[in-house]
Order: sequence, then C-alpha cells, then structure tokens
Amino acid sequence: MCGFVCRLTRGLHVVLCRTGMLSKAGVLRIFSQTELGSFALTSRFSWNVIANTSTFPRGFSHTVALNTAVLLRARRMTEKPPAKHCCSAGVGTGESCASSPHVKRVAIEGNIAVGKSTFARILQAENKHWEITPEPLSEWQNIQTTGEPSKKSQQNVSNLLQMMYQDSSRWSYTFQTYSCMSRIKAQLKPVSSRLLNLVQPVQIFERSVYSDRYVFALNMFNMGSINDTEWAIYQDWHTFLVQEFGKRLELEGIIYLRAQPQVCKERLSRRARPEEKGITLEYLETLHTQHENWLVHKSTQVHFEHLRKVPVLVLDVDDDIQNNREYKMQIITQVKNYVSSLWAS
Ligand SMILES: Nc1ncnc2c1ncn2[C@@H]1O[C@H](COP(=O)(O)OP(=O)(O)O)[C@@H](O)[C@H]1O
Ligand SMILES: Nc1nc2c(ncn2[C@H]2C[C@H](O)[C@@H](COP(=O)(O)O)O2)c(=O)[nH]1
Repeated sequence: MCGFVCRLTRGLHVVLCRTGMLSKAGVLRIFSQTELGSFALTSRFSWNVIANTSTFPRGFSHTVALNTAVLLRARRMTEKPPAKHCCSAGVGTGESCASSPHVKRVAIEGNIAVGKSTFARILQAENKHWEITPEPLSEWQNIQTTGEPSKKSQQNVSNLLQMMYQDSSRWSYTFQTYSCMSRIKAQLKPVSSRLLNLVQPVQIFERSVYSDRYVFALNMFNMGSINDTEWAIYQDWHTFLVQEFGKRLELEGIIYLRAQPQVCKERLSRRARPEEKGITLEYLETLHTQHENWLVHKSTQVHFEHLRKVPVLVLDVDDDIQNNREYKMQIITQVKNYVSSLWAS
C-alpha cells in the first residue's frame, strides 16, 4: 500500500496516498461530501500535529476518496507556520487542536452578583475533576499603561471597569473589546496536565465569549452605550474570531445561575465592590432579560450553529446556597447529573 496512516481524531485512521515532492509543513483539510455533491470543510489539521511531516510531498496536492464518502485533500500551505504546540496555536489553526476531546467545557453564566464565583468555588471543592477558570476581572481593573510620554518609564494603571461604569458611552465599546479578548485567552488556555490525567475532567469557565456578546455587548447597544458603528464593528470581529478559533472556543455545556434581579442587587450591595456602587436595579433587570432571552426563551439571534445546540442547565439560586447544606447538595447533584449527561451524549 502506498502512503501513510495518520491518526486524525479518536478512532479515525486515514490512509494518504502520495504523489509529488517533499514538504515540511502544511495543512490537511477534511471535506465531507454534501447531498449536492459539493464538499464542505469539516476539519483542518496542521501536518506537524498529526504526523512526521518530513516525509510529506512538496507541493502536495492530492485527493483521496474514502469509502465513507469522506474526501481527503491535503494542500501545501506555507503562509502560516504551524504551531509548535497545538494548544498554543494561532488563529486559523483552531481545528488542529479541537481542544482535548476527553475534556468537557462548561460555562457558568448569570447576572452580576448572582453568585457565580461562590458557586464555582463550591464546585471546585466538591469535585477534583472540575477545574475553574475565573472571569479575568482583575485584568480589567488593572491595565498597565505607559502614562504621559514625558514619564515614559513610569507605569500607570487604568481601571477599565470603573471607567466603563463612570462614562459608559465613552468606554463601553473599549470595555467589550478588552473583556472579549481576555475571555478568548481564558478559553484558549491549555488544559492543565493535572486535569488531563483525570477521568471525565471538566473545565468550567466563569462566563464566556458568548455572554460577552449576547448579554453584555447587546445590552450596551440596546441602552445606547455602544453606537451603531461600534456594534457593527464588534459583531464583525466577534464572528470572525469565534469562527477562526473554531472548536477551541466551543462549549459542551452552559450552567445558567438565575436569581431575581432584586436578589442580585442585595448581593451586589453586600459585596460592595467600589466600581459597582452606581449599578441600579434597572440595569440588573435588563441583564436578567438578556440572559433569559438567550438561554431560556432562545429568542436572541445567535450566529454560531454549535451554540444553539449547547444544553443549558438552569439553576434557580434565589435561596442562600452557602448556609443551607441540603439545598447546596441538591444543586450539586443537579450539576453532577447534568455533567454525566454531557459525557453520555
Ligand atoms: N446563593 C447565595 N446566597 C446568598 N448569598 C450569596 C449566594 N451566592 C453568592 N452570595 C454572596 O453574594 C455576593 C456575590 O457573589 P459572587 O459569587 O461574587 O457573585 P458573582 O461572581 O456572580 O458576581 C457575595 O457576597 C457572596 O457571598
Ligand atoms: N459592560 C460589561 N460589564 C461586564 C462584562 N462582564 C462583566 N462585567 C462587569 C459586571 C460586574 O460589574 C463585573 C464582574 O462581573 P461579575 O458578575 O462576575 O461580578 O464586571 C461585560 O462583558 N460587559
């Protein structure tokens, strides 16, 4: 038999017949045949991730029809060097990593001060197979700037969270660019080796690139804090980046923590974060509505096919989870059952 056996995904072995000359790097694309006879790109892998590429042909351009109506085509692509480590790969190589297939990724979503961080800590303590990635709040509160040109060496710190609450029309768009970028980085962070060695590991993110758009940015736009032009630009780059990073930003599950806005207001006041002292009940109500529209009524227009299919676990957390052991165990059981269902699917 001519060619190589490449393990592309779990359980899928592909025989590549070769023609042509040698190449060191490239991208392998898998196309599925559609009913109309055309081919849709389903996966893309950096060659150096799947095999020793020194044996691949230069200028390789070849098509192999497999008996499962899957067409394989490999093409030399030298513009973008393949990443050294699949999980730190750049834009455009997203599918090469497809994250770790045996780690489930779940986001905790919910209104401000509903109790996401508290809940995340409870989950972390409950199950060592669940690892939490907190929301990058401190990054938003501590942006290193160089200050005035005359004081170049002096480092200043900007608190973008505070700036956004103090002058929302000036800073909301800037805030969403930064919050979204930091969420992308958080979601792309490689899975820890500790987690990778566990059975049925789960990566839990506090919020996601999706609530950034379908809750906050949309809300800011509806409130007039983000104008038409900013909204168009935000949506353009958001769609582009989410599509480019592909599977690496996808979630397998969403846990929606829900409480009445009034309850969130009370918890917010108790927490007393200085930047948030101007937050009104009305603002929390609009955010509540955005969550409900996106995750419960499904009336928000979402732009990513996979996101529409993500199963959502809704947990009502109006009651005190911290000081009521029975209630806490009941909620944890719901999460365990939900996570088990993700593994079963
Ligand atoms: N279920 C709950 N019942 C009562 N208080 C809670 C509950 N969950 C969180 N809190 C309290 O509410 C405040 C906000 O919680 P936090 O976890 O910081 O919210 P979030 O991360 O959603 O902004 C904290 O003071 C926390 O102790
Ligand atoms: N305008 C936006 N504000 C956001 C966004 N994500 C979080 N936030 C604010 C809300 C809180 O004041 C603070 C932290 O949120 P918690 O709910 O975790 O306490 O940051 C956003 O995308 N846009």
